[in-house]
Amino acid sequence: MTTGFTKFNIAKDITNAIEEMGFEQPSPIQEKVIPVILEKVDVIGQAQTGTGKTAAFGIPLIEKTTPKNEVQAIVLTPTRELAMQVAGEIQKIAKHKRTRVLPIYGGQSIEMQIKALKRGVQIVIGTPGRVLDHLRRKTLKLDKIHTFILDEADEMLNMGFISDIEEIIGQANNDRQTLLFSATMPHEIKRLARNYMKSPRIVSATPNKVTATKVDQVYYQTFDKNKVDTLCRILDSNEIDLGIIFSRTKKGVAELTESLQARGYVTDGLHGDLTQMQRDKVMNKFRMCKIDFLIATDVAARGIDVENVTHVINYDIPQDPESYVHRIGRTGRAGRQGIAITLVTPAEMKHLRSIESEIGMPLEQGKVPTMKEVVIKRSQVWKKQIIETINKGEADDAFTPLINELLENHEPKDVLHAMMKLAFSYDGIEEEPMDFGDTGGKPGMVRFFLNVGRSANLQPKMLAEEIAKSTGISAHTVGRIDMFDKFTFFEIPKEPAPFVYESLKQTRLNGMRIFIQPAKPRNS
Ligand SMILES: Nc1ncnc2c1ncn2[C@@H]1O[C@H](COP(=O)(O)OP(=O)(O)OP(=O)(O)O)[C@@H](O)[C@H]1O
Ligand SMILES: [Mg+2]
Repeated sequence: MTTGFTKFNIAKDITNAIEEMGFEQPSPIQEKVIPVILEKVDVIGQAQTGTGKTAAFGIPLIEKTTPKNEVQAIVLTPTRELAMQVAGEIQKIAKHKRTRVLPIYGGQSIEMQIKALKRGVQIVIGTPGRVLDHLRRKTLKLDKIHTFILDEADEMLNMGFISDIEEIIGQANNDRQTLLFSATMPHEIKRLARNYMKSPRIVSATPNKVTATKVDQVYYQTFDKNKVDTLCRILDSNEIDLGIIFSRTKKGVAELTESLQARGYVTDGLHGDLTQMQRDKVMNKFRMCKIDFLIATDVAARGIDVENVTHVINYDIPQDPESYVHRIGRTGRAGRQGIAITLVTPAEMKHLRSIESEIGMPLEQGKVPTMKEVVIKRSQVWKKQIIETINKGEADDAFTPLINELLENHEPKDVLHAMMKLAFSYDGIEEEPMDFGDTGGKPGMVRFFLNVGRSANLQPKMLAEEIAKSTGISAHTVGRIDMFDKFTFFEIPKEPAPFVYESLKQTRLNGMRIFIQPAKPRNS
């Protein structure tokens, strides 16, 4: 059997293994970079998330590795979970060559690792801290390696591992090949490349877009105080197989995990304050689909590859565009489709716009579903579950007296109605969107008063653009503007009005702190 990989002229043991992994054709980055790596030159490889960069360096790595019993290559990764995963993928490629691959990372018994290293391994995959620890103890030597690989190099720099990495590279022999891979390559990487690589070739398979091609990207406007509720509505109204929810801080992850668990979601949290055993347990549960959602800090943003992640949700907007690109890249991998959702508060709209401009495309705005919409969506799932339960015939005697009593005194339909209301905690009353009362606007519009006007060097068109910029709505959404010397009235449609109000309260216009309030009806 020939696969699309035989053309690389690599050992049959390897092409067989690749075939067993289910790869038929090389991905674009593999196509481009494998021949170059096989030429033994230094390479900076860049391609979108989920496009097979691991095998792109893993395949030539295994091809170059000999049966000699010494450490021949090292791969550094920013997180422990990624070290484990990359080791797993490389092990699969090496299956028929019997290359010994060992992940070494913090939080795991160092004695065990020392024993394994003594027994002899050919490829080490590790996190910088623990690798350095072994080098200092002289339980690991890198003076005979043919390849040095940095996966997610830019992230390791972000995490402040630069001096660790330099110390590790410093202990490697000079006549090695150095490879550097990531979906994002910010400028700082260049310094590292200049100092530690020999005229690296840049091989990029990134089309015009930085973000993964098959990920639909949507954002929802919300307020801080409504965030959990907004999230739950989104979770309930989307068909999510497996999702990752990102929060900014460890504390945020812990709190959100608790509040989602309390609401009945099957979920668990992953962050750096957990013990390694806890981290492994959570990751395993997630990989085996025993939880529906993984709630995580950016520790899960890079490289993690879990099949069937259909949704990534930024509960907290990521701090920078790179983090955004990598987080949402946990879905839409290996040619699959994915959805990325970002929650944005008024104060964060500007930040969202800057992410959009960095990734070179706007995000689509989603409408937070109403409770009624959520109930209608969920009721289909409920119907199925109820019928399944009826069919199983697992009636429990404990309920019988209550059921009899209720049915004797009430209509069955009323009883069911009441139970459904309770089950969904839905009483049919939607919380009203913020109501500004009569503000004297056109029907469907809210009129606002603003304490600046022409004397602040403003013009109506400019104001509309400023409003659009700081709130994220389109400038056309701004309705009638009546501008006077010292103040202005303008109208916004009812729906985005609360959001616009919350946003503008916190901005400045032409350097002036603004004061905004819903207007009074004209004739009062
Ligand atoms: N040629 C191929 N054919 C089919 N599947 C592949 C191929 N190459 C890699 N894969 C699979 O695609 C998935 C993503 O690969 P990988 O994790 O290497 O992506 P990546 O480019 O490193 O992404 P990230 O930037 O997020 O780290 C993995 O499950 C991998 O096994
Ligand atoms: Mg990767």
